[in-house]
Amino acid sequence: MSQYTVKIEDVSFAYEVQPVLKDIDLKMKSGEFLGILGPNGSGKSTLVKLILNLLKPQKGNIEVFGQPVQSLKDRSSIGYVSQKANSFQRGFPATVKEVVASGLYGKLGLFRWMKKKDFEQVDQAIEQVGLTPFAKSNIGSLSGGQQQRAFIARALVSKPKLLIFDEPTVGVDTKSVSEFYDLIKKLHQQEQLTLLLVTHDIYSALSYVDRVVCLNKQLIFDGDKEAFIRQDKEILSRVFGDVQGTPYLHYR
Ligand SMILES: Nc1ncnc2c1ncn2[C@@H]1O[C@H](COP(=O)(O)OP(=O)(O)OP(=O)(O)O)[C@@H](O)[C@H]1O
Repeated sequence: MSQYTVKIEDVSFAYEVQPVLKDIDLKMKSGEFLGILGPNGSGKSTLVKLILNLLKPQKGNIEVFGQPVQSLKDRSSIGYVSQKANSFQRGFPATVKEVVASGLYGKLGLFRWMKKKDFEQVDQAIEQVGLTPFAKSNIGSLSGGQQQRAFIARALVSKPKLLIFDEPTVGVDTKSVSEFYDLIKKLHQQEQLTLLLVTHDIYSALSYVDRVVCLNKQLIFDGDKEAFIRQDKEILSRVFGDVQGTPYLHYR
């Protein structure tokens, strides 16, 4: 068994002609919490899609849990929470429980196929994110932060070993941002999950992550958070261009 949960070697990817990712090497050890930072269009979501095997690189190899990602049999070992996990319209016809259960079957409305063990897993995932009192509530009636928790439960229900978040704090109020990170910290400790978090807002994440990777089509920085903090201004100016006046330094 590989010591790496994710191993990306010499990966390049282009949707059309221009490369979106170039010569990426990135390894994540089991249990690590990695934050990936980069500006709009820097290839962060593309990298996540490559790890999820939703896209195929033109060059290089990707392994997840020691297997080539394209031959990974048990996709349920990767949990994914997308950017839009907190924007359900009021009246969307599904309860929290149904949304979470869809993490087991990939579809809504399959309650009738569920076994006792599946119902228990759904209840447990809802409990883990603190939404038990809202299990039967309509997802659209919840706040953005609560909806996000429901989607974290949906990602957790299949008991993944790797959990990936793509911009989880976009459009979420400040209180919910800190609640989100507290929840993630708890899950990281309790479930020994390997966590990959894509974010614009590295300073909200810094006290939680172990390691920071900065991306702008190529890897600009990869190091532990202490190394990032020691040279953050230089790194950010390399990643974002001139950072004076950007929001990224205001969190300090
Ligand atoms: N399906 C697609 N077809 C063509 N180009 C795409 C496609 N998806 C993304 N791109 C382009 O690839 C580049 C990288 O996009 P990607 O979404 O990976 O960046 P990102 O760092 O996640 O950005 P953001 O922070 O805005 O989500 C961008 O220039 C984007 O316009």
